Amino acid sequence: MDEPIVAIVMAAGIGSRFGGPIPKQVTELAGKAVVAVAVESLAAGGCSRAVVVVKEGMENHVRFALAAAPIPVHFVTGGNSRQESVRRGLEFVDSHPVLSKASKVLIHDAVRPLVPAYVVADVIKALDDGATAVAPAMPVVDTIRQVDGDTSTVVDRDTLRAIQTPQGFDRATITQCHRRMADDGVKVTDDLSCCELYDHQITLVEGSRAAMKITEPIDIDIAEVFSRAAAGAGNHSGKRVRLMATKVREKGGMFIRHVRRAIPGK
Ligand SMILES: Nc1ccn([C@@H]2O[C@H](COP(=O)(O)OP(=O)(O)OP(=O)(O)O)[C@@H](O)[C@H]2O)c(=O)n1
Ligand SMILES: C[C@](O)(CO)[C@H](O)COP(=O)(O)O
Repeated sequence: MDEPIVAIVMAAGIGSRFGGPIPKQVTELAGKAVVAVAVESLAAGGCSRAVVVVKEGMENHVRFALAAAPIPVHFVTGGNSRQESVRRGLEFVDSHPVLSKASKVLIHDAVRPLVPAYVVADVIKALDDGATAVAPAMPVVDTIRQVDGDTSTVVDRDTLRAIQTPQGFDRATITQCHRRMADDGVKVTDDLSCCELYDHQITLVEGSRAAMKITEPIDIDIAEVFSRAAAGAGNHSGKRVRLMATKVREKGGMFIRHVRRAIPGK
């Protein structure tokens, strides 16, 4: 039997920046719970098992939301930080008779539900090609300044990337690094940094704006727009949505040129 490709789906947060009565990971998006959309996206990109790390007391809610998941789902109770939740997910995989056969593991924020399948597949392919630690990355489109008290300095944004998930790893490596971080009392905000901390090489692949993180209330409305755009393109890896956007831009450019030609003196 082929080894499983395991996705650890981080869904144990409290969503303090999102607020509201319903935790953002089970808020409705395109008629489903956010976490259910995330698991579907991971499955579409090649993951064959999911380990969903849930907030204590929320397992039944999340289990119900994932009743129709396209791949087998396991549940683990998370911790007080994303890092602790990830470590618990990794330890669950490491002790599981089937999941522990996986050499690769992806770690994904449940609140990045619309990550295109091609991004997930690119992370997996980078691992197949020998990478140890992989993350999707996006160019920065705003001017960025580094703040120091009352002063600030502009930073060359061409050297910056916004890092997304799913992040992919050699499973033994990331498990060992998380154990070391827990022993060393070190804190990081993502898992790529965890591997980098212990001198493992990291690899970046192209991300997608559709892989945005639902953090504040407005983000669920933005995610709905991405969801409608993807649905409009039919079944796809997500590349077609990007291609369509390019063609629309090109056509739009041609359209504007036609209009200009039609206006005398333009
Ligand atoms: N103890 C935690 C904290 C966060 N997460 C998960 O990590 C992902 C990214 O974290 P974030 O967007 O910060 O979610 P929250 O921590 O819930 O949000 P906030 O910081 O606004 O409270 C989310 O899917 C969240 O559910 C987790 O599994 N366990
Ligand atoms: C893991 C992550 O999504 C990569 O960009 C990000 O670090 C999560 O940060 P959060 O504050 O836990 O949402």
